[in-house]
Amino acid sequence: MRIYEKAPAKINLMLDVLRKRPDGYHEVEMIMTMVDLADRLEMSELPRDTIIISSQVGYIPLDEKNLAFQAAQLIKDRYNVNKGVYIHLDKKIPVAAGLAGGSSDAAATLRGLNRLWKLGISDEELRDLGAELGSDVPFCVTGGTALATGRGEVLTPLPNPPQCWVILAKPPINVSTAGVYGRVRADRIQQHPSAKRMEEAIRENSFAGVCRELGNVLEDVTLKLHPEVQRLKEAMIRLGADGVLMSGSGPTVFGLVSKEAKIPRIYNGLRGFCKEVYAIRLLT
Ligand SMILES: C[C@@](CO)(OP(=O)(O)O)[C@H](O)COP(=O)(O)OP(=O)(O)OC[C@H]1O[C@@H](n2ccc(N)nc2=O)[C@H](O)[C@@H]1O
Ligand SMILES: Nc1ncnc2c1ncn2[C@@H]1O[C@H](COP(=O)(O)OP(=O)(O)O)[C@@H](O)[C@H]1O
Repeated sequence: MRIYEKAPAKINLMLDVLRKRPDGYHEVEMIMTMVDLADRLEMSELPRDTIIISSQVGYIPLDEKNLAFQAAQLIKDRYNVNKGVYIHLDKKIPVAAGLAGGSSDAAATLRGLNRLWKLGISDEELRDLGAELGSDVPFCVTGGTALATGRGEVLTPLPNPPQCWVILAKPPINVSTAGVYGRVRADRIQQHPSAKRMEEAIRENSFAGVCRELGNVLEDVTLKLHPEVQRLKEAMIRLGADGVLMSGSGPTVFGLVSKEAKIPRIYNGLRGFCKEVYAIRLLT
């Protein structure tokens, strides 16, 4: 049997860091939503009890460092599955970009293997398994739009934001999530974005409100380390995006745009100095 799963990318509409926890993680408040840019996973049974990962790209690990491998191993161990699986990752989401590509692959693997091996695991259990793999994995298990608290694994579903265009631009630099969190001084954050006001804007279906309430305290760290991310933000604003923010720990910058007619100018303008640019829709 062969099954397929889509693993979409996420963006953070707001991200606040409240404090550092004794376990080394940070207590956060984030509102996340999915965008229509996805990896595609193909999973099929193997005659031997082993996990094999392949991908069309050469720049991700294919061994036990791959989050899809870890997800398959976890589900096999926890549910005593003595079967093998071959997982092909058709990567479309830029890697180490702040778009949760690896987390979404892990979540898609959990969903897919639950189906392939007919394990009957509930969504809640899948999210709990996901939390063992990474803070963003539980959100990626169910997707949609959600308020994420705790270290990101405590989820409250929200309605989807008003539909719009999303321009993603990923500069060619590597940002480490742990490195960015490690530089945050929660007690020194000047301006905290408001989860409450972003939630209100979403519930009112107000595109202007969503753009107004965009905010990410991790920008302070990543923009200082990589001034080109700041320049990318400025270019996107200048080219006419309605709201602009860095996603997660970066370095991807996203722009929300309501009018389709604006897209070619923004897309072409950014392509002038950034190779990886995508014009997509929210996944609503
Ligand atoms: C910043 C965010 C925003 O959505 O996404 P990305 O930029 O990675 O996409 C997430 O909080 C990233 O989640 P994820 O990438 O799953 O992180 P994890 O693997 O759990 O943790 C990686 C490292 O980041 C730090 N970390 C992560 C989450 C958190 N709430 N506090 C932390 O301090 C820890 O140092 C941890 O060792
Ligand atoms: N399935 C996967 N897809 C992409 N990257 C992966 C995967 N599994 C492990 N990784 C590793 O995870 C790291 C973070 O990748 P990714 O999840 O794309 O970033 P982010 O958390 O910033 O969105 C990369 O350094 C990559 O080598």
